[in-house]
Amino acid sequence: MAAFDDVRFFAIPMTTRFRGITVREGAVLRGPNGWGEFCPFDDYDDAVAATWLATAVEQCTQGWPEPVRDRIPINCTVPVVEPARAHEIVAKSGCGTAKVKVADHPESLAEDIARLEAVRDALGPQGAIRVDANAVWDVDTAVRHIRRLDRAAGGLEYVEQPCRTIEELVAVRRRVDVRIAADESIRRAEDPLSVDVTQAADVAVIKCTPLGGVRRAMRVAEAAGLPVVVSSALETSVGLAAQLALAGALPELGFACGLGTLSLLKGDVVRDSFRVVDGYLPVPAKPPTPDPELLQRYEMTGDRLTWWQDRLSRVLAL
Ligand SMILES: O=C(O)CCC(=O)C1=CC=C[C@@H](O)[C@@H]1C(=O)O
Ligand SMILES: [Mg+2]
Repeated sequence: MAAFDDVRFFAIPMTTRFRGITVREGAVLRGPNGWGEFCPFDDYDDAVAATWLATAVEQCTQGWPEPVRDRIPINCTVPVVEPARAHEIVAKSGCGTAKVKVADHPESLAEDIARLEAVRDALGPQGAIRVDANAVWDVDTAVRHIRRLDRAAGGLEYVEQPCRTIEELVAVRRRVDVRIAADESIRRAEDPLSVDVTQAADVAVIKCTPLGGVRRAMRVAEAAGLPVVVSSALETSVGLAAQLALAGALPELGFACGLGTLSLLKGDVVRDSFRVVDGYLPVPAKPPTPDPELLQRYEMTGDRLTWWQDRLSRVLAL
């Protein structure tokens, strides 16, 4: 890996299954500006992974734009878990906003309702609750479920990506009172800089890790023309630093951001992790440095290591 001063691959077990994975894998790369993170999910091809690498390269060679705020309000993230566990996650988080995963399987409505009732109970009447369906509903199912979930939650702040296509989001948005947020519609668009989500959504979910860096993510946010929520891609603290830099540099930030996801990992590669305190995370001035002992503890081995080394070599060669 001649392009970097150092490359270390990690495999960190997760506390809960999330996005279908139980171990978070990736690499941290050292350059002249410090460390960056390369952690595209397994199902992404090399062309998609190349944008993830661009984020790491920006971070470890160039650094980020100047921030305009020094701390970021954070939502706690509630995976698909039992109501009692959801209650515990929210109560312990210290966050005033909760993002709840729903629609995990076709018959999920009753479970989703119970999870949201528990979250509202833990959060109190003032807190904001948003849900993420990860694009699985058709329009009619979305409309029906959103109305039920809105009631169960005692009001939803927004619904993230209820359906897959922009056209479906437009149709759902016309039929419900709850705000719609676009996530996959932007990040997985052929060209995130030119996709028009203004009729499809009220909020843009922006993640710099899959979008090619903080600068490019700021351009995507501007092009979206909507209020922005910065959300994680399940990075270690090294990669989360870039997401916090993005949230710190955006001209406007009206919503809590989904960057409290270290709670989903059983460990980290740095000692001083980005753990949420009183509902906030700080905006870092520079990337954190991995701890040698933690890099060793979570070091990737065997076939997975070969797979990741090959992947990084291929993506670097693109
Ligand atoms: O926004 C959050 O609170 C947590 C981040 C989060 O939900 C996600 C992280 C990584 C992969 C995605 O499937 C998922 C999302 O859809 O937003
Ligand atoms: Mg999402």
